[in-house]
Amino acid sequence: MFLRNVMRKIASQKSLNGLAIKKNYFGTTSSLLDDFSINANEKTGVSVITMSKTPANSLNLEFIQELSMAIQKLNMEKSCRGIILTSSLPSIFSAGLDILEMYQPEPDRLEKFWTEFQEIWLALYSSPKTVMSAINGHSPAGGCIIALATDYRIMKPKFTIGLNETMLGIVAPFWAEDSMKAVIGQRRSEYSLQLGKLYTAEEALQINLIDEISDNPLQACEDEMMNWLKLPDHARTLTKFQNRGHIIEKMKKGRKEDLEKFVKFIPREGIQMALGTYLDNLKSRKKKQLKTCVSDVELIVRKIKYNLEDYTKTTFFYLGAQDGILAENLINSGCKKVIVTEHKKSNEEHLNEIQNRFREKFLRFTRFPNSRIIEEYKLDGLEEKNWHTQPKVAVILTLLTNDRSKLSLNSYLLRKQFPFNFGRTPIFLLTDNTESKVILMNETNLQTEKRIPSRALSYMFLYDRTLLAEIPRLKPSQKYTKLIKIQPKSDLVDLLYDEDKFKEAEVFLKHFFNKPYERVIPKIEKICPNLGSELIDMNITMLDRVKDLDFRIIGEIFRLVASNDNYSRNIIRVLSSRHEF
Ligand SMILES: CCCCCCCCCCCC/C=C/CC(=O)SCCNC(=O)CCNC(=O)[C@H](O)C(C)(C)COP(=O)(O)OP(=O)(O)OC[C@H]1O[C@@H](n2cnc3c(N)ncnc32)[C@H](O)[C@@H]1OP(=O)(O)O
Repeated sequence: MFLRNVMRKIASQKSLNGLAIKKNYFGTTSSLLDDFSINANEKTGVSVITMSKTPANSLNLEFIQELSMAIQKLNMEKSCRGIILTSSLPSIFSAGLDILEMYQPEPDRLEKFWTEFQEIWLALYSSPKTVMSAINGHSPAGGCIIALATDYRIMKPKFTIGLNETMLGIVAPFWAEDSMKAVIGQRRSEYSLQLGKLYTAEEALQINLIDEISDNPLQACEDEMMNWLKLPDHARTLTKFQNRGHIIEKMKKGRKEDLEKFVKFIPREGIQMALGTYLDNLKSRKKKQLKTCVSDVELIVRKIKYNLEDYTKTTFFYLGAQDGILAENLINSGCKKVIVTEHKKSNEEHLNEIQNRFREKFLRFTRFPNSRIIEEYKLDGLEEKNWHTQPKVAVILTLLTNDRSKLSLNSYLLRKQFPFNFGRTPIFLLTDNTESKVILMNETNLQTEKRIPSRALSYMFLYDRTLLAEIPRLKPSQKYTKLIKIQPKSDLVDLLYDEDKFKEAEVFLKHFFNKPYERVIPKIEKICPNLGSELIDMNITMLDRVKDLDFRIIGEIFRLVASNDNYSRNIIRVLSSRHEF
């Protein structure tokens, strides 16, 4: 029965041929997301898929979807006889599933994610083509699952491979287990899976988890592929299905139940804790100097960090659940990358519609399902259709968490992660978390911790005023004014609202202008406790009230606080050019 289906599939592929793949099939094409490229060789009939999703080729929903679509197309392309999977990253083939997809997941997305992963596995494991993996770097978990779904594996020495899921407190799916058993045998699989073993290439070769070791796995795969392609395709394909048929059938029968288990299992508290700890360890392995906590903030930062690399493109990060009009406007105005956070089901449809409509214009359309929106922070003004006047780059970060205990907003980390100094970038940091513990750090690693009152972080609007002048609708809205007036809890707000205090500060600032930073902050704090650290943390926090203030004073504050800080110096420079102080 299965073989009959296969034969039918092969026959139907002939008629689909040409429809499935664009005419320009040969040559190099890039994925929509630029996360992989395909090089199709007309002479050999071999297509090389090179994954290049920094930093680790971790498989998130969009990456899997794109990759899967490409493989399915190649599967149907008659002129393609072989596929080689490899990576352009120097030391990672694939780090497996993107753990962030499973950590604090959004149910709908989690379901889609796993469905797509099942799909790509099927596309690979039941591919009629000869499929090989040139494993030129680490290949744990999902990376290994992908490699196991191919017909031949050649790996670079020293790197590691294996199904290490149990190390993360999760369980490899039954179909991955089956594919491992088929390659290395029942006993070895059971042992490897239970212990979450990662093998070096040398060890992996000994247990047949890989077929060869080579310093140049891609070249070696290309050479080996020629041997495979000497045989008639139909005989080889049918033999492959005779061997794999039962595993594929079992997977197809069990995939619904597998999906149900996955979506039920992953959100469990214990699993989430294990994943959180694993992520923590991944980070601390890098021995980063910064004291960081895993939080939504950090995860968002990590997720978007890599999208900031290309400053030449208009970038807009829109994190928040609005109705998408903003995204639409941005795209119309030439925006090249859009990142959307979404959690509201009601908006899903609209966003999908936008995504489809502007598909080619999107380089990235990523959703961060863990964010929450707080209605009152809706940036009403941004819906204006006057985006032709808008800046090249705009960043809006909505840093929200629903886990108060965990949130730690490390401004130093944020500053390190974001190239704040690229030109005229308004950066809004909005958050609504109550009683957050904020870790403040300055450049000299001086660290203070303090509890900030509810909504105080909403004051952390950091923007370049010159830009605001150009975008009327970006000017601080009434809403902000209202918020700030209602809750002027921060010392800085107090200062800015209290003329007397402000005058006093002015005298101080003038007096201490150009004095060493360490000497100045304590003095400022005498006038206004915590002001120093607030300023440091916010890298100069401006409130909407700023428009009413004397820029000279603000400038002085900048200068004082920024004695060692490039970004602030930058702001000062911009401010100085606009306002004489
Ligand atoms: C009781 C009922 C049971 C019912 C069962 C239900 C069924 C449930 C099924 C569940 C199945 C789930 C299957 C999961 C398969 C997976 O793939 S899980 C993912 C596992 N992946 C890993 O463990 C790999 C983790 N990464 C690493 O070990 C290393 O990164 C590396 C060895 C791959 C490379 O090391 P190195 O070169 O030193 O790079 P790093 O600095 O570590 O990484 C760079 C960068 O990438 C981030 N990163 C790495 N891996 C991932 C990942 N998988 N996801 C997301 N992000 C990743 C890493 O944190 C670094 O980021 P920063 O630079 O620090 O920002």
